[in-house]
Amino acid sequence: MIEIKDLHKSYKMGSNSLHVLKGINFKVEDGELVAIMGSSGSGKSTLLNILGMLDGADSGEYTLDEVPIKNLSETKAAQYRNKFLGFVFQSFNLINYKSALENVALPLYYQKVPRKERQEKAMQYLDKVGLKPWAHHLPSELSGGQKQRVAIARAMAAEPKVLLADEPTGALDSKTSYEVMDLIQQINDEGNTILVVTHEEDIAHMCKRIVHLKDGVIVEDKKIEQVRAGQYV
Ligand SMILES: Nc1ncnc2c1ncn2[C@@H]1O[C@H](COP(=O)(O)OP(=O)(O)OP(=O)(O)O)[C@@H](O)[C@H]1O
Repeated sequence: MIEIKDLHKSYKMGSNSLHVLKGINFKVEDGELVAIMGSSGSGKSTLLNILGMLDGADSGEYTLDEVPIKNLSETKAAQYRNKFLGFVFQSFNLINYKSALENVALPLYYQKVPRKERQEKAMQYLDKVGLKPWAHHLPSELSGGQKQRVAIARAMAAEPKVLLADEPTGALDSKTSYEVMDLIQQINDEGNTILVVTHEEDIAHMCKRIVHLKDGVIVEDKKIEQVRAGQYV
């Protein structure tokens, strides 16, 4: 599904350059639930933004569903991103003056799904995240956990092949964080491929694989069983 080879990324700041990703290699198969961990500044969001085609790498290869990304024109890349990738952010990124239902229906509007169908589909996805009774409420009337559920329903309504979540629990208390991760696990159990950026160990432990970034390189990449076994040796 995802393959990256020798990925490099630097940010230019005046005459200086900050080398953030220093040769990243990894593969994600269909149906995986992967945590990308690392301390602040290790390059997690930079990597996720490149995987999400929101930013480009300086060098290296990125292949998504067997298509090499760097060969795509800008228009094709945008179409490809909308078709294959769903995003969830720490700050929810909901539209404040639109109801929960309208927020979830928005990607379907961009996909030119007819109005009635998109309302029905949005309602189905809200129901799936347990928020049908809140469909006509504004984001300001929802709790943080509920907002993140709406954001997840919105991302899933477009039926992406891969869901990319950047610190999805970063703005939530522990109990709500676990509930949101339960939902992410449930979506993964249905066959969706999900990558979660987090700096929280307990959140990473709710994924099936943990990739550890440090100073722009992968220092550890283990299945959760290996991580757990390692804790007891
Ligand atoms: N657009 C940018 N321009 C310049 N420097 C940037 C830019 N984006 C990120 N950086 C720098 O690149 C480094 C890696 O940032 P990144 O956001 O990828 O790290 P992170 O691991 O996600 O950190 P955090 O957990 O704090 O979000 C940091 O030193 C950051 O200041």
